[in-house]
Amino acid sequence: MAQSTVRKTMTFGEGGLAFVFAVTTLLCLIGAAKAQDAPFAFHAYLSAAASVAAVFLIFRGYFNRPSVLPGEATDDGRINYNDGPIKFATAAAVFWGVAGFTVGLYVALELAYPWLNFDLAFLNFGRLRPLHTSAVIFAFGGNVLLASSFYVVQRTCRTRLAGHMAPWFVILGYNFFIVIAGTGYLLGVTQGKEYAEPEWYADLWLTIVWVVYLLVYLATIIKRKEPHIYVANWFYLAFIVTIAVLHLGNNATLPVSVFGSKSYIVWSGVQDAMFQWWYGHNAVGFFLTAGFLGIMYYYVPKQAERPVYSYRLSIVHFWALIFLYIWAGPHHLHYTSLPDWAQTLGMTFSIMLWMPSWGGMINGLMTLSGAWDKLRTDPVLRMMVVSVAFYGMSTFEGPMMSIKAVNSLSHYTDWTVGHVHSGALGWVGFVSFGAIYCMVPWLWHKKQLYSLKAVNWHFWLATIGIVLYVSAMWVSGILQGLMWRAYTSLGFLEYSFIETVEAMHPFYATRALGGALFVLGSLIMAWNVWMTVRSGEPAPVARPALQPAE
Ligand code: HEM
Ligand code: HEM
Ligand SMILES: [Cu+2]
Repeated sequence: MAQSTVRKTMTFGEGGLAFVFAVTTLLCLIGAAKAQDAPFAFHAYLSAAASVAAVFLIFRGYFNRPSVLPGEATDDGRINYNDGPIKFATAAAVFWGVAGFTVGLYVALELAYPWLNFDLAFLNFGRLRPLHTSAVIFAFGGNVLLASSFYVVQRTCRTRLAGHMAPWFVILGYNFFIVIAGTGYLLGVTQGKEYAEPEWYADLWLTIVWVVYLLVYLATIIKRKEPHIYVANWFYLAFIVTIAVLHLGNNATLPVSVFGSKSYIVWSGVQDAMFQWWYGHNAVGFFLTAGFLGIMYYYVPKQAERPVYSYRLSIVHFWALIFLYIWAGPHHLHYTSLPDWAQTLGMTFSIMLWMPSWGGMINGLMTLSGAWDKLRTDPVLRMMVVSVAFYGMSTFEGPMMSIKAVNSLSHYTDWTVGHVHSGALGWVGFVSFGAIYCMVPWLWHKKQLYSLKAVNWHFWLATIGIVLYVSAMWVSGILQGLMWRAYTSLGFLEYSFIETVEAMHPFYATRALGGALFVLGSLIMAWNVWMTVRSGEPAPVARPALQPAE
């Protein structure tokens, strides 16, 4: 039957998902009624409210959309990229970034001035610290990765993101996970595993979201119009797949009650420790490294308008990196009850890891060959290049710290914290800022950022902040390590523990100052992004395509 106009009907996905969320609302209300503890009840109510909101959003989306779902091409024949979810994740990244850095500053101040916990449970260092680490890694870093991966996969595959509602489900579902995790920490809900603190119900929800993320990503790659799968997608895929495996392995818990927040891990003793650091180390390798290398491989060549320095190197260091990272976890467990051979294995693989890491750094830096002059004029590019330099530095420091003799000094000290933040602030932070500064004008169709001068300010404030932070921790860490192992001539420990804590004070104050500069820089970024979206000059329609690899 030929029809000139298509009747508007709900898709199976829209109807089905609305139904699922309606049922979820009911289940959450039952959960709230039968809750064994107050935080569980709170999270159940929150989930019920979110489910109602989801049903509402699905219906609103249905009523507002045209009867035909958005297709592969726009009316004027260009690719109809799906940028809505990306815009949301980009804005969320800026928001969570500022929030997470501010909490970091607060915990830094608490270490220098302990009275700042005001004797309030939710302001306690023990609760705010995981709030900080999760906010910066998973909320800030995670949203940058979601936004950039969805941006990059569409552009490099020359096709629209797969799925009608699935990309929105991934972005909103992920951010809801963050809210559950963060509020849980403040209320004292934690399974006590570093970087995997959220309890079993948050973990289950994240699993569903993550599987959908993988499916959207794969389906987009499968329907690509470009024969070649650009290297950035390989890194993003390694990130998505490995995080899924890590998450399942390290969160194999049994809840005490399905109506309570507490659970216990099925692993025990040193096996649990090994699982934890297999997870923890590879969270660094695949969340904080592989995903952000995906960013580097798209945004650096794009902003420098140069092809990747060596495409062959990118493939070689990709496979070497993912193969070596997986084995290096035991360097977090030196001199523990973990068998000695496993510790040595972890150390050996960590040292080998230096090479593929520097392969990535060389490829990132050398992509600028022939365009070095742009560093003078383009502060966004400068930010990304400095991030790659920090990546090189922390991946030299890491292998060095994994050597058992070095680790016997550095372990448990602030040296580790310094290493973490040269990677986290310098590499993850700066490459993320670079990606955000690139993407905001592209997504909102603006000619350029509102203020390059502000980017310059952000760059310098944050750089000075990092230098203060990291150098304070180096001095403090080595001092701490040496004080702990100093003996008197009679064989007694030279210093009591409290004396070592007192010695840290000036360095903790310096670190907090560095952190404050970093926060200030991120506020400037938030303002600049806001002004760009609100008032920037619109861009001309066409943009130059990415140059093919050599
Ligand atoms: C204003 C910026 C920041 C400040 C002031 C700050 C401060 C801190 C402080 C005080 C700690 C606790 C250290 C301890 O327990 O002794 C910490 C831990 C940590 N932070 Fe940050 N941070 C900042 C930004 C970031 C960013 C951007 C990331 C990641 C992308 C990050 C990742 C971490 C991690 C992974 C830890 C745990 C370190 C460990 O266990 O060794 N931080 N931070
Ligand atoms: C070749 C690369 C790397 C190697 C071999 C390496 C090695 C190490 C070693 C040996 C430790 C100290 C373990 C301990 O004594 O407890 C450590 C801690 C850490 N590193 Fe790295 N690192 C590398 C790169 C990075 C990068 C690029 C980042 C961040 C983006 C990073 C983030 C961390 C974190 C968060 C910790 C602290 C874990 C904790 O105790 O909470 N690492 N790393
Ligand atoms: Cu590690």
